[in-house]
Amino acid sequence: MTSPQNIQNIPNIQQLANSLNEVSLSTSPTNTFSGSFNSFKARRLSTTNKAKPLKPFSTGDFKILLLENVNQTAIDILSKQGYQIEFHKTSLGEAELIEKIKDVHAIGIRSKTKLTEKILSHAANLVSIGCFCIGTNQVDLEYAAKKGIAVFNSPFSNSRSVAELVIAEIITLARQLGDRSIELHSGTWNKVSAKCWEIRGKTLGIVGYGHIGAQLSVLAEAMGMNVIYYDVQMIMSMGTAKQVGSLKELLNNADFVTLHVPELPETKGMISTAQFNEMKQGSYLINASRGTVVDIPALIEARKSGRVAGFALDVFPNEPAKNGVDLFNNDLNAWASELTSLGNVILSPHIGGSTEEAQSAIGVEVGSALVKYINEGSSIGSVNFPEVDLRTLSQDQVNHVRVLYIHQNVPGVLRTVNEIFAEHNIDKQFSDSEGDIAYLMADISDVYESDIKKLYEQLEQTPFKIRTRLLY
Ligand SMILES: NC(=O)c1ccc[n+]([C@@H]2O[C@H](COP(=O)([O-])OP(=O)(O)OC[C@H]3O[C@@H](n4cnc5c(N)ncnc54)[C@H](O)[C@@H]3O)[C@@H](O)[C@H]2O)c1
Ligand SMILES: O=C(O)CC[C@@H](O)C(=O)O
Repeated sequence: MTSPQNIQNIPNIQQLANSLNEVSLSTSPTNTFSGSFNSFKARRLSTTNKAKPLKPFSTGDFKILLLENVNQTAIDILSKQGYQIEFHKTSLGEAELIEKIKDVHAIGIRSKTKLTEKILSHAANLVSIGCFCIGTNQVDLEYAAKKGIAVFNSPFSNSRSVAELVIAEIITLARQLGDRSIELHSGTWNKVSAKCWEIRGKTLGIVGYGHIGAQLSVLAEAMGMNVIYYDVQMIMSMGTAKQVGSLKELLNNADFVTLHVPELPETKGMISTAQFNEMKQGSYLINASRGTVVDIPALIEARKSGRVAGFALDVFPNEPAKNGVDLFNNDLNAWASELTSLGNVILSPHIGGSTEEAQSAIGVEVGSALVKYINEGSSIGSVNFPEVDLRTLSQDQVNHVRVLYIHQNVPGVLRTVNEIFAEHNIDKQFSDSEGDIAYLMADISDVYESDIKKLYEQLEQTPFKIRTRLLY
């Protein structure tokens, strides 16, 4: 249960009703419009039949659930818009999340909240998901797109923080610093130099040369390391780093191997017994990507045999949903206690991107992307949607509606939709598709309040519609 201090600005039903007091709700909440944010607006307008200028888009009805302690910068940006915000420091269990998600229009998460098909199938009103992190593997992106839910993330705001942590881990492993620190914490003075190394002149092998890998490459070279990297894409090197043709070539030549690939079907278990056997004797492994990329029992064996002289794990296959949970005393990570019995092992609780700088930048980036999508329909930066945008609507424009129409990517849609628009003037229109879904944005004018309900219903009744929103 969330304590009251963790919740900000949750409106109750009465407050919500007060915010809608311009018109009375004469229709039943379970009429044909029920279950979507826009239908709510359409229901309000359906009570008025006289032609009069439209009101500007009002954000006060919009509910956002923010989980996992997303940064204050995001809360500030979203609150400023007048949205109703419910904030929790932790993730939520499945049952509680299903209850909450039924009611909200957007949700903000980090890496722990799994938004599966099961959970999203209850999200009747949800139009957008903000992942306040880089990874989006915790969300069923395809299912979200099919439901017309746009997902946003922050592709590089924490890259530098991860790269700096990895540099720290390379030196810590090379100098067995973690072990010396643990020993001295319990009073043991153990001054050794055997098997402790400088990193200058050693070879760093980076698997996945994207935002983090490339940052790391620059930092490592600045400290005198040779850098090689393996990536499925041909990528221009930073400095004098060299791309190698295969993972095997990288493993054969690197003194330190560091993983920076996304979690994908092809990266699950990517580093297992066969790959450890290709690594140099006495080399090191660092994983700050996703826990499933490394086969941990195989890693434990590689450490015991000395093939691997030390390793650092920032990520785990099953991570607890909140702080304070004992990682080792649960049956999700059966091998976990073995990790602590091995020497020269660094374990950290998925903190690669956890710096003040990164979290604040992520809050601004994802918070702003959500506002642009909610208020204007812009899907620029979405990871599962066609990217569509039109210039910002002026508040002076009257009798003007922006139509956001997410639909199946099949022939005949534009003809049908433009027939529906025929009574009005189409000022601007843009449409794009990605896979099975397409997104059309149109600014139409000569629209009166009495037209709104009909316009909404006609679009909703088209056979290929996924979701309709009208902004005005
Ligand atoms: N520990 C943390 O706190 C933390 C923080 C941020 C990101 N991450 C993780 O790190 C991952 C990488 O982040 P990024 O920003 O550098 O991502 P990115 O998308 O910029 O780069 C990933 C690179 O991996 C490559 N790649 C994909 N599949 C590959 C494969 N099978 N073999 C080799 N290369 C492959 C891609 O071509 C790409 O160049 C994220 O997906 C996320 O899961 C962890
Ligand atoms: O902040 C988090 O929970 C996730 C950090 C990192 O793994 C990411 O994907 O950005």
